[in-house]
Amino acid sequence: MAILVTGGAGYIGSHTVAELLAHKEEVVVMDNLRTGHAEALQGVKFYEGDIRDRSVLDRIFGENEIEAVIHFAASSLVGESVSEPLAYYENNLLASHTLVSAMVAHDVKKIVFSSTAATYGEPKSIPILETDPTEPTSPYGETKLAMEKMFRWCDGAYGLKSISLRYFNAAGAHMDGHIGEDHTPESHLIPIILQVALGQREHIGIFGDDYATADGTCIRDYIHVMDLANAHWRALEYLRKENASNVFNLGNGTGFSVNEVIETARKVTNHPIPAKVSPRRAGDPAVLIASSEKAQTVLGWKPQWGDLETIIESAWKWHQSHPNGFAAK
Ligand SMILES: NC(=O)c1ccc[n+]([C@@H]2O[C@H](COP(=O)([O-])OP(=O)(O)OC[C@H]3O[C@@H](n4cnc5c(N)ncnc54)[C@H](O)[C@@H]3O)[C@@H](O)[C@H]2O)c1
Ligand SMILES: O=c1ccn([C@@H]2O[C@H](COP(=O)(O)OP(=O)(O)O[C@H]3O[C@H](CO)[C@H](O)[C@H](O)[C@H]3O)[C@@H](O)[C@H]2O)c(=O)[nH]1
Repeated sequence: MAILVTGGAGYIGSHTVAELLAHKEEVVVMDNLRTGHAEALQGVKFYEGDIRDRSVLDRIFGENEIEAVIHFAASSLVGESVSEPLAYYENNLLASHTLVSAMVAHDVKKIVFSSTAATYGEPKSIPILETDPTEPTSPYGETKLAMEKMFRWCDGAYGLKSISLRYFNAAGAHMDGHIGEDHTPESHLIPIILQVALGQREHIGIFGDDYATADGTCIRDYIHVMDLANAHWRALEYLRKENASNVFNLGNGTGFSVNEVIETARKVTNHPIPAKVSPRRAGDPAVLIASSEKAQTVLGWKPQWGDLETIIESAWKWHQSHPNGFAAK
């Protein structure tokens, strides 16, 4: 039986596909290539299509024996979600409703889902536990939380078992350098810093240096994309063994400020990486750090590439060999 990966041509999706293949899983990918890249996929059956299109979903579930779905397909920019909330309710909540309806109709009862630290909003305490209050401060976080809740109700009604994985900040690239992050336009901190080191940008803008942190810049928990990928495979194994729904944070449990990330990137790239302070970005909490103890205890997951220098080195290797992303090949 195969695993259907929605959004499998995207950044975290393609790395997870590689991890699933390494564990000898059979993989089918569905992606509309809005932000993903067909070039990021090797050795899988690929359907170019949209999860909002029920007819394509029926075709995929009809043509393949799907055991479980790993669901990455979504819109995921916090700022954009504030200016275009309806687009986020459509591509995240309504699209997932269509996907889950098709799953129920085709008797597929397992889903691993990309949730986010953005479900917590401004954290009440650090590190953040799964049991902490969820009060999203953006339509992005709100739609992801609504999806988590929809899955939970579907467990009671249809026996759909879901694992919601609340990722903190995904970063880095596959250790063999064949895939990595390629978003246009890029909004994430580490790839933008590395574009400065490549000479593609003049400087990195630091979004605010007046936060209540040691150096005034925001603190985030950066987690290697291959560690995230491994957690998806473990979540799948958990569903197979326990047949129970659950929710897990995925982070390293260590926070780095924007200044510390830039400083580490200077060391890795040997480039001065000029930085300029610019105004705060709306909706950015000062500090987000995960407690991933639950994932470690219950899933047996342990980050292998948690060190920030290692994360940035792997990203640097990818960006140097693919300065224009997949298009350059
Ligand atoms: N990058 C992060 O740090 C981060 C953190 C927390 C959660 N997430 C979540 O992880 C998931 C993957 O994030 P990413 O950074 O890899 O994003 P991405 O944009 O690289 O990947 C998303 C993929 O889904 C596809 N897609 C989007 N809407 C679709 C639709 N309606 N039908 C079919 N395909 C569709 C896109 O083409 C893309 O390939 C998202 O759900 C995101 O919300 C990401
Ligand atoms: O040019 C930049 C880009 C980012 N930042 C800062 O760097 C930190 C990290 O920003 P990213 O945009 O890389 O990541 P986010 O923390 O905003 O978002 C990530 O984590 C969120 C959860 O909080 C969501 O899940 C989202 O999808 C995911 O990309 C933030 O403090 C941001 O203000 C800058 O200073 N300059």
